[in-house]
Amino acid sequence: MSDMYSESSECQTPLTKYQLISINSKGLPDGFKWLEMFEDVRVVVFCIALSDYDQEWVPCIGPLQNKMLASRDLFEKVVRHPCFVDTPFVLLLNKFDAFEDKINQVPITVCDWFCDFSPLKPHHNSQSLAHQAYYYVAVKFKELFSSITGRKLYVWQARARERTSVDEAFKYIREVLKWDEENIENLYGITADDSFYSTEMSSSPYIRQE
Ligand SMILES: Nc1nc2c(ncn2[C@@H]2O[C@H](COP(=O)(O)OP(=O)(O)OP(=O)(O)O)[C@@H](O)[C@H]2O)c(=O)[nH]1
Repeated sequence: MSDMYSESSECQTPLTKYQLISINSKGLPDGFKWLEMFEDVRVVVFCIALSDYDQEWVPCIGPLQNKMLASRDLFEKVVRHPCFVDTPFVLLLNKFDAFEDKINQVPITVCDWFCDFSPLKPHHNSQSLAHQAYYYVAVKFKELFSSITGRKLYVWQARARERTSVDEAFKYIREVLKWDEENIENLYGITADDSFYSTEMSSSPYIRQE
């Protein structure tokens, strides 16, 4: 499936065109050959629902699979595709509102990949549990991306049911495109997103130290 996103007129960049591709497990029969059609894209925006960490789905072949793990595996395949060797990636971690509602009922450690999440106690940290978990998940994806590409993954949080959240996400994507064009390294290292955590797993405050 594909669709177009149109931005409000005051912030529109005339030459920016976004193509939405919705993928499910049945849509990948040819080993991702169709991704070659997108080799000239300037940025890959990969969207994952944060609230999927306790959800399961039935793949074409094989047993039930955790949705977050399925999204991670798909993300990894796209990242490894030769067409995107030099393409910047933005990971949109969506459904933050549903994540906030769920996380106090269902710990994110139910997802195997997140088994070492260790939130700080409220008197040690002013961040909510959902925010700590969001930064933890962002680090997991950043580490994965960096281990494959040696490059930086840009991560943004979204609540796609809110128009302003979608507009902010696209504003961020335009910034990434601008930084990429200007080839300015480490500029994002001083902004709020990164200020809460390091991309080094060993120094992340939300990972249980053995
Ligand atoms: N609470 C919440 N719901 C959302 C958000 N973004 C999308 N949804 C809802 O999630 C449902 C599925 O959205 P789709 O855009 O169809 O996503 P999909 O990948 O095809 O489907 P899912 O795998 O079920 O998420 C719709 O009911 C959306 O309204 C969000 O940020 N928060």
